[in-house]
Amino acid sequence: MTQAAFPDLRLRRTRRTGWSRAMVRETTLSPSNLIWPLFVCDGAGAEEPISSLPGVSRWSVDRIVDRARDAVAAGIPCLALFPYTQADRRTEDGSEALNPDNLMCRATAAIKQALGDDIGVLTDVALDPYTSHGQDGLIDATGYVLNDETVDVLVGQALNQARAGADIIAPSDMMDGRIGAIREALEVEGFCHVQIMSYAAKYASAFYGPFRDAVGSRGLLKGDKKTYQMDPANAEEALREVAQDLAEGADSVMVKPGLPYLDIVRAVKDHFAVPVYAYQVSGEYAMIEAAVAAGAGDRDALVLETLLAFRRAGASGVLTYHALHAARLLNE
Ligand SMILES: NCC(=O)CCC(=O)O
Ligand SMILES: [Mg+2]
Repeated sequence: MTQAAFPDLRLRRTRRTGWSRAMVRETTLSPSNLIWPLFVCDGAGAEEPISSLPGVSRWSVDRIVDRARDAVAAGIPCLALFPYTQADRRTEDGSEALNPDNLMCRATAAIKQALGDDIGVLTDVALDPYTSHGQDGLIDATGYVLNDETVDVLVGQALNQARAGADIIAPSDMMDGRIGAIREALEVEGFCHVQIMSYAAKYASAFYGPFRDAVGSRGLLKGDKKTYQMDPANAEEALREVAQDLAEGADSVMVKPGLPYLDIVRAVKDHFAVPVYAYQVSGEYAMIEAAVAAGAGDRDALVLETLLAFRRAGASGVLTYHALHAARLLNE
């Protein structure tokens, strides 16, 4: 295509007024594009602020339901739940993940009982919130995370969550073959309507620090997660990860972290044409809040611009700790 040249071509013409900018806008952002991650803790009437995530708290099960009501009122379609497991319930094998009465199951059931299909509940499948060593799976004597043995436990964890009423199972562990194993078990156990959103391209990132505070695994984790999470240097490998999870029965896939990996979001969208989600992770949230605290930027503008960028890159939606704030801004 040939286009006109200056002065016939003046690209500023359509930018001159608000109504005109609205007419040529290519990307939209609405509350329905947001998924709100929430942290659950023990107790009643409890709110525990997380210092490395200013503005984010853990909530006890009774108060999580109020947060879910806030989300519904703001037009957010889905919550993502993560538990803060007390140290005395953490074990080498993470067996609390299989307890039908654990925090995740109680929170899921409470939200579903109160709000039914007014909101979706997405549950995290991985063992890091339950293990005494903070790794996402079972480890051998050298500390190496075992794949197939871990997958067996993840299947039990996913079924445990489905029985509690989870709408979307979201495996974040990066074991090979877990999507197929979970999908098969869900079918066999009568959960054919339960979706799987796979953390398909999850990178071994330095941006997860505050999340580990939030679920209580920061001090426990020795070493890193580089033997199962992806190398930040790799993009082609992300496409292989996504292809595998789609072939095994994932309904949607996720790229994580978010902003530094928008090239991966775009590549996945272009190659597979499936719903792609991005996780604007805890370190990204903390960076925005630190910028605001330092007087280096305006929170509302930073939040909306970053979320719009995910949509421009091809994301169907974004998991973000700013979800409620952003949804309220978008509703104004
Ligand atoms: N499985 C969920 C996460 O690891 C979240 C990471 C973050 O928000 O930093
Ligand atoms: Mg994989």
